[in-house]
Amino acid sequence: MSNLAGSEAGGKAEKFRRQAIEVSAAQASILPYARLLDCERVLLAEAQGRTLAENITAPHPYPHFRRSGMDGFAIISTDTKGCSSEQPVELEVVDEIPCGSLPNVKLVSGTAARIMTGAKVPDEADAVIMFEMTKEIHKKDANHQKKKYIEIRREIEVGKNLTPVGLELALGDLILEKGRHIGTGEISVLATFGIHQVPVVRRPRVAVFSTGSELLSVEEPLQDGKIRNSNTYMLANQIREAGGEPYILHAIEDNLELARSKVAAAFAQHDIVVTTGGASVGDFDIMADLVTGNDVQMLFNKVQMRPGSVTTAAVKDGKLLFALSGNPGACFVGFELFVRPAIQKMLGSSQLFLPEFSASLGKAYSKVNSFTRFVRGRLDYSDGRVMVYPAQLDESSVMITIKDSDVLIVIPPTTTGVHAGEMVKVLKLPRGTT
Ligand SMILES: Nc1nc2c(c(=O)[nH]1)N[C@H]1C(S)=C(S)[C@@H](COP(=O)(O)OP(=O)(O)OC[C@H]3O[C@@H](n4cnc5c(N)ncnc54)[C@H](O)[C@@H]3O)O[C@H]1N2
Ligand code: MOO
Ligand SMILES: [Mg+2]
Repeated sequence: MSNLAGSEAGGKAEKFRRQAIEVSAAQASILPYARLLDCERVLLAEAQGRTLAENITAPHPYPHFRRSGMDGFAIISTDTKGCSSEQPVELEVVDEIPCGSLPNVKLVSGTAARIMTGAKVPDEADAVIMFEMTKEIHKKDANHQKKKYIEIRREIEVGKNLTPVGLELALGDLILEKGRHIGTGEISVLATFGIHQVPVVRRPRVAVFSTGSELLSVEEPLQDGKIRNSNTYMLANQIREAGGEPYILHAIEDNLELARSKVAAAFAQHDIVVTTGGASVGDFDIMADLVTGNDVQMLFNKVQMRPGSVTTAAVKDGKLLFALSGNPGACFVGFELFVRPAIQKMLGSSQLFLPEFSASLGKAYSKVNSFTRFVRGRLDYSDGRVMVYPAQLDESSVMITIKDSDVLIVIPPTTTGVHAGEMVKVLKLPRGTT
């Protein structure tokens, strides 16, 4: 059997004639095929990390009753007008309102209700005075009945320690827009409004497999000339971080027909297929041929970037196929720049791309290149400003520094490199978010 079993007649020459397109053009070419998925309902406790499928409006004002902000006494503020240490005022305590209970007694001038933080304030009261600012007095009235009073020695203004209805939200206010990622604050809002079945977008099912005759499964002992398949697991994690549901398929050897049938089978059950390896121009790099088959429309097979210049994308049966580089660094970057936005778009997310900001370069970066570089970097916040340090090893083939990277530093094509202290654009990596 020929050593070149992976390539097809005429396919190899094609492989060398690649047109490198800009990153933004490559990203734009993908998005039309990333269509919004349908809505499903999940329990609130399982909504973390999902994307909202519907706008959520406030079904009631929040808070929906006037509540006390302190443990103290609900009073009618005019009763304290003109009072001072020399001229204290005494109010009779006529009610006791724990949290969760309603007032029992109608307050009139000269009376007060003992009230706890978070309890409903009687309608007649317009202020709460905290315990510490009062003195409790027990004495008998004219009928020799034991009575409780409080002594107040300063004026209390209207509204003191009282949270009005709707302070945070009015009835019908838009609270959470569809497309929003559900995190801690969103969960709190949903719980507050009793939304226990949360409308979320179905997660895209993303099949992932590696190609490469050198690959061992992670359980296998090492063999000379072979390596363990780390990319599949790295990608599965990236898929999860991006909001997709990864389906790990067995790696295959470098064989075009095998890869074709594997991709076809994967599309029968999944929304996206991601492969890694065989994306370049080597004798056994089969993906270039795979994406030029009859039933596949290639979107691009070279991008003006490093690492990941060989990143390839195609459409089959209306679904996206990403053939990422086998080199771990290029595979990682290829995912973040191209697969992530596709997943995010299918989720209806408002943030398709990695968030961007600027930071000062902590150390000169001297590599020059005609393509934009996406260099792994670590943020440093000491001295009160954000500095970013490029990883010591940032070659496409290097795996080890991925774990230490917070951002990708964007180094535009340059002939001089970038000096320390210059401001650079950085793309924030997810680092374990779900
Ligand atoms: N003559 C040329 N050679 C290369 C070019 C080129 O333009 N002309 N491009 C280089 C660039 S850039 C990259 S990036 C790599 C891309 O390689 P492939 O996508 O074809 O990937 P492989 O050849 O299959 O493997 C490359 C490298 O990665 C290791 N690998 C593969 N799969 C995995 C995996 N699942 N887990 C961990 N590591 C994996 C593999 O063993 C190789 O070491 O091509 C350059 N060459
Ligand atoms: O695709 Mo390669 O990673 O540019 O080095
Ligand atoms: Mg190769």
